Amino acid sequence: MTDTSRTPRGLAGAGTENDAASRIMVALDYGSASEAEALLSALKGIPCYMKVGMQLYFAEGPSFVERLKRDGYRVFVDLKMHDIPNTVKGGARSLAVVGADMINVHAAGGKKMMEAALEGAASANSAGHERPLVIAVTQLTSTDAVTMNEEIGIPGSVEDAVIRYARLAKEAGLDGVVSSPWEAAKVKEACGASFVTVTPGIRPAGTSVDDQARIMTPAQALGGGSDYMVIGRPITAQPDPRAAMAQILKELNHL
Ligand SMILES: O=c1ccn([C@@H]2O[C@H](COP(=O)(O)O)[C@@H](O)[C@H]2O)c(=O)[nH]1
Repeated sequence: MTDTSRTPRGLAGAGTENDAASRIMVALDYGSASEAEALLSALKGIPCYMKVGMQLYFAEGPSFVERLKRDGYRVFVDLKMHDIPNTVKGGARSLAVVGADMINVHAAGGKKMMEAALEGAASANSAGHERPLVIAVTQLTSTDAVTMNEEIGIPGSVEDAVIRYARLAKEAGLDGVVSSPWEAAKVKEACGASFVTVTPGIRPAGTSVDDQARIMTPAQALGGGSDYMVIGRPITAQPDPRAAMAQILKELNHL
């Protein structure tokens, strides 16, 4: 049975500027709290999700997540856990008690590992938090078909591999997946409308592709089934991050 309490929080469509902002997860890929603080000041008042990845978490630890929560942000702690089930369960528990709203694992770790992550995440309740959404990375958005087939050794199309992992994540009871925006609609088709789709690989027209391989513009992604768009450098590496965010919101509000 679908657990409707785990559907994306605050997803009301992109009718207002705040609705659109709530669909954006800003990737705080910085090496120190002070650099991240500068970005937070620039984006002050915009109700987006904040994403803390390996670089910032390894440098600053749980205290930066707690600091974001104190300011009222929803926080995705993107550590992409991939280990034996018992270790992932412990990792998920540690992130859940800090108050993360979303955490993730690699689907390649298998069903038992994903189930263990969910068990660990349930510890949030003992610390007075809601259980974080637990989602699985399918195929990294930096991976193209050649890399997947020839280096990683997975045959077939990237889309098929993503859908196979999405189905496995759903079977394990997870709340959704990370994929590129190209696969988001197919994930919804395969796993249901309430299965959360989080899509990095977002590039506004004319911005640098960097190391991403499977990209779409914010408007294409939102129109194509993405619940949440992860955006880093197209905002954080710009000379005026607030102006870059405003331009993205303007584009989304014309959908
Ligand atoms: O498949 C994935 C999974 C995670 N990411 C993360 O998203 C951001 C993207 O940053 P950009 O600067 O917009 O490229 C980054 O934190 C990645 O670790 C991803 O890109 N792809």
